[in-house]
Amino acid sequence: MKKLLGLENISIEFDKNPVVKNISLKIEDGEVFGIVGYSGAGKSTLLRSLNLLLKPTSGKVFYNHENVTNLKGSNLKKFRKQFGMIFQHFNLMETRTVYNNVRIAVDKKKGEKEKVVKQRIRQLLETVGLEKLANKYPQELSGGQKQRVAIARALINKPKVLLCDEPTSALDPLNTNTLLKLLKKINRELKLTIVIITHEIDVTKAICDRVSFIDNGELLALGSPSEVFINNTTSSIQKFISFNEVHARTLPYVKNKFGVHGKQIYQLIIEDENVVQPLISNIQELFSIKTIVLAGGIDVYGSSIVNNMFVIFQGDRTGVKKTLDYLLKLKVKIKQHGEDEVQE
Ligand SMILES: Nc1ncnc2c1ncn2[C@@H]1O[C@H](COP(=O)(O)OP(=O)(O)OP(=O)(O)O)[C@@H](O)[C@H]1O
Repeated sequence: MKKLLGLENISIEFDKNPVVKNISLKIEDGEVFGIVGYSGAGKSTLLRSLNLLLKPTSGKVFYNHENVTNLKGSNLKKFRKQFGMIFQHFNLMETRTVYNNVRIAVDKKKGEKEKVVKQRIRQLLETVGLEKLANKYPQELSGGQKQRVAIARALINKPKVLLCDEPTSALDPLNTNTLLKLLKKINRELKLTIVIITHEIDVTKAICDRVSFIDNGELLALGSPSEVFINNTTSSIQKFISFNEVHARTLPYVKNKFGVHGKQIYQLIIEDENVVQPLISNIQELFSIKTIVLAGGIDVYGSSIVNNMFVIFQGDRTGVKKTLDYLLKLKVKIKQHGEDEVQE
C-alpha cells in the first residue's frame, strides 16, 4: 500500500494551550486507521488537521507526498474535496428527506447532469441499504439509519478519504455492528481510506488495520490493534483496556480471597496458529506442570486471532522455568501479573 496522508511533527495549540503535541504518523491508501484515546485526548483536533479544517500551529501535513500545509483559497477548497466526514450526532437536516439530505451535498461546481447525480444518489442509498427510505425524514429513522444517510452524504462527491468522528458513540450495539460492517464494506468496495476516531476498543478490533493511541495530546502507540492493545505495556493503554476487560476487575479478588501472589499469575498472549495448539497439555506432559486457568478469551484484533489467558502454573521452579522458555520459543507472549497492573 502506498502512503496517502502524512503528519510530520504536528503540534496544535488553542490560546497557547497545547492540545496535540509533536505527532508524526502516516496513513496508507486504502487502510482503516483508528485514532483511539480518552475523552479530551486531542483526537478530534488531530483528525481535523488531516483535511486542514484546523491548521496546525507547527508541523507539516502531506497528501500524496505533497506538502499541503499552507494551501489557501481555491487550492485549499479543492484539497478538502478529497475528504468526506461523518460525526457522532449525524448532523442531518431535519426538514429534508433522506434523498435531499444527500442531494444537498452535491458539488454543483462539477456541473454534472441531473440524471447522473440522481443515479449516483440512488446507487449510494442502495450501498448503505436505505433505498426504500429515500422519502422519509430524519425523525422517522433510527440512529443507525441516520448515520447511514450521513455516510451516503459524505460519499456523494467521491472522496478518497472518509473521516469519522466517533461514528458509533450514539448507537446501540446492534446498530454499531451494522455500521462497522458497512464501513468495512465501503472501504473494500470503493477503495476508500477511512480514518476513525473512537474511544471503544471493540470498534478498532472490528475494523481497523492499524490504530494510534493518543493520550494528553501525545502519540503513545501505533500499530495493529493487537500490537497496541495487547502487547503494549504503557500503563495508560493498559488502563484504557481494563475498561473493557473483565479480568482487570476480577483478578484482584482472586488474589485477595485465595492468597495468590500477583507474581504467580501469568498472562499468556497466544496468537494465530498457536491458538489451535494443545499448549497446556504439552506443558503437563513435557515438564509435569499443571495449569490453573483463571481467565481466558479468544478474540479477533484486526487481522490477528488472540487468546488472552491468565494462568497459574503449579509445579517445581525448574519446571515452571522450562515451561516459560518453551512458550517463549513458540512466540507466546508472557507477562507476569503485578500487584496493581500488568508488568512485563
Ligand atoms: N476550538 C477549540 N478551542 C479551544 N479549545 C479546544 C478547541 N477544540 C478543542 N479544544 C480543547 O482541546 C482538548 C482536546 O479536544 P478534542 O475534542 O480534540 O479531544 P477528543 O480526544 O476528541 O475528546 P472527545 O472524545 O471528548 O471529543 C480539549 O481540552 C478541548 O476542550
